[in-house]
Amino acid sequence: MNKAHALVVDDEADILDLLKITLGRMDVQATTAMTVAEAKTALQARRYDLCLTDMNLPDGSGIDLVRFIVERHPDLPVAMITAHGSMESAVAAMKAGAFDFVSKPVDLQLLRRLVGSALKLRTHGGAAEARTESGTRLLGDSPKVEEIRRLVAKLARNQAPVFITGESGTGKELAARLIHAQGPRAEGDFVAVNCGAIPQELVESELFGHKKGSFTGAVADKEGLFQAAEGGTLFLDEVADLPLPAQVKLLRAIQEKSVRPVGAQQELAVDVRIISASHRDLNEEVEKGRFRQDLFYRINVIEMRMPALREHPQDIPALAARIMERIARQHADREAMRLSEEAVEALARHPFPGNVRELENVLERATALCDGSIIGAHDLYLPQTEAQVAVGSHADPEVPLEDYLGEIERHAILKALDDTRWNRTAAAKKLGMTLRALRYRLAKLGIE
Ligand SMILES: Nc1ncnc2c1ncn2[C@@H]1O[C@H](COP(=O)(O)OP(=O)(O)OP(=O)(O)O)[C@@H](O)[C@H]1O
Repeated sequence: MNKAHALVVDDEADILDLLKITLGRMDVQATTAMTVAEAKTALQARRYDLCLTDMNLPDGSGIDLVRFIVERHPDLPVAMITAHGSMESAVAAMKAGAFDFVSKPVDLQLLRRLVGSALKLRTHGGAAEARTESGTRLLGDSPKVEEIRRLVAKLARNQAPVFITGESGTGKELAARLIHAQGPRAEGDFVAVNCGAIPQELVESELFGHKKGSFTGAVADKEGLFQAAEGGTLFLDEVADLPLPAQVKLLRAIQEKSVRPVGAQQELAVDVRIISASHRDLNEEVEKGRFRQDLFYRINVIEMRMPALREHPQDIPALAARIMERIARQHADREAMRLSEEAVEALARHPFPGNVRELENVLERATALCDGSIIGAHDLYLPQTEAQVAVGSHADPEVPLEDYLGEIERHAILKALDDTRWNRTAAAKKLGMTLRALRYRLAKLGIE
């Protein structure tokens, strides 16, 4: 590959020299410009692999230059050099399309990493469709999924914090994994943490690590998840569940790109991309005082909304087919099963409040319970809505009352199990019966 070439834009000659020398040490050649106009002329003259621009230039703002580059040279990664502590301009630059920022005085280690990430984009440019480490792709051909696919490819090319919203089971974590896998951080780790699952008193130590003896039970130094994600991506799932004190520390970590382990004197620089997600409305959490507005502003630089499955029902048949293929691969010892036409139609009509995860659960359950090799609509045990049950088989005088009641019971039980992710104790509680009674009914209805 040819030697990389950067365009560096700053109105201070000293800074230009420093950046030129640093880039030179990284084997990157640099062309310099001191104004927006000079930068535009330089951009016409040749191709660059990276642009670094200051925020305040004599004839305009660095943001204008970012917009110009995004429009005219969309493949050129551009990073903003911001004044110290000016997170607002960093956020504004990333919203305008900058792939990252570095604040003054420029920390050379951070600059090296930033340049390294930008140059890796050269090798990742135009990569084939993203797959996670385990080979999962984003499935679906509907315009909604196509849009997500485009956004994933775009976000993979920059370092801005992304906040993913969407109902449970819509693929928020999958999208985060794809952004990681398709970008220059793919060689680093993707570390996922469910913020709601960490006991409140351990959140800081989990995220930032701790020193031996910093609290009872800290018997050795422990690395935090930030350090574990060094060079990669940290996925903060259910970020709305972070307690307020941890939110303050997270804010600092994002702002300063460094963390301080519990009980440590020194801060450690960390190079981690943050992707967060929540099924809750964070605006509402901010209004209610449960989530810090300043943190929301920083993690939500780019927002991505995963559509509910009922918004793109046309993808259900293809998704179902791929999930069936995956199940068949997992049970290679068994005869492959397929869905009947009626089953596919029933799936396409179902509203799927639990989204793609519910579709996976329905198909896994049907494969486990169905005796033959063709799964019929009745083998899916799709939980009916109350309205459907009310006007359902009851209207048919040929159906014995006991069977009719059995069907209602089956639907109620399967729905409670689905709602509780098959946690029987929780399902029994939801149904207002004892666990023993639930077990008895499961056996009677042949669900187990
Ligand atoms: N478009 C899609 N193509 C393929 N698989 C998908 C798609 N959307 C979701 N899935 C699958 O659905 C399951 C649920 O997805 P995921 O865990 O990413 O959802 P989530 O929104 O993070 O859920 P939660 O909010 O409950 O954590 C996963 O197995 C994922 O691979």
